Amino acid sequence: MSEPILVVDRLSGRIAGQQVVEDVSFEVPASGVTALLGRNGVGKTSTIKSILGLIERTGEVRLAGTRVDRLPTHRIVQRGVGYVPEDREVFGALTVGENLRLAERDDRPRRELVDRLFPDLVERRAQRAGTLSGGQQQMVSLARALVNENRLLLVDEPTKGLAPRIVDEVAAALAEAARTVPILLVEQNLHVIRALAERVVVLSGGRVVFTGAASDLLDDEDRIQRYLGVHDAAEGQNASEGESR
Ligand SMILES: Nc1ncnc2c1ncn2[C@@H]1O[C@H](COP(=O)(O)OP(=O)(O)OP(=O)(O)O)[C@@H](O)[C@H]1O
Repeated sequence: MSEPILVVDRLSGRIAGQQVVEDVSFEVPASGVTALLGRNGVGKTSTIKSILGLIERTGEVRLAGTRVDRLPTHRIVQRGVGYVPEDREVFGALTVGENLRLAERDDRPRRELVDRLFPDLVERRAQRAGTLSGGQQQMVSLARALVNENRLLLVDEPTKGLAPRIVDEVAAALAEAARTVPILLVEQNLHVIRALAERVVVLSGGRVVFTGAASDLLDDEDRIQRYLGVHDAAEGQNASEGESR
């Protein structure tokens, strides 16, 4: 197997003096989707922010074999790490086209790929992003990351709060995107995890409690219940159900 694109080794992260990521170690293979899972509040977003240097962290992070844990965030991003944060931030007063152009990092934007993945956005180029539906805004947010050639994408809960049909559209776009770039995906929807992820990393209380093939988790009701807090692996069920935020 080829070298992992990302190696996280004994990573810890703190927010306002509180340890929210504790001694986390895992690898992200150089292709496909790796899902970062766990109940609400276990530290998934904080793990991604620690990788990016957005919060105070210790431990090692290697991107394609090179340590990046001492680098400031902008240098990690420049090395080809794309981030799609949880709240699908778009510039609401700007058009879809303007949002995309602002995201372009160099003179080789992958506009054809983005147009192919998100045909809906092609028709809406001149529409103000603030007037789009939640699903369309999520697509703008993903498109802003995909327009650049990245080595790794970190995507945080892209289907959260979306209608089932839109969830399927976003999942299909992610599956297509994963053919061009490896993705570390935080996701609560078991249906989406099943459809996309080859590998899973499960956190609990800021620590890794399970890593392995996605099927080793998803075919095991007991593990699903224990790690994600749901009784049934039925399609479309949300892994956060029953948990308080
Ligand atoms: N800005 C912050 N200030 C203080 N505590 C924070 C902050 N952000 C996160 N935390 C705490 O850090 C812990 C981990 O939060 P994090 O958002 O990383 O979890 P998560 O697994 O991504 O959760 P969710 O599924 O709800 O998005 C939680 O206890 C949370 O309350």
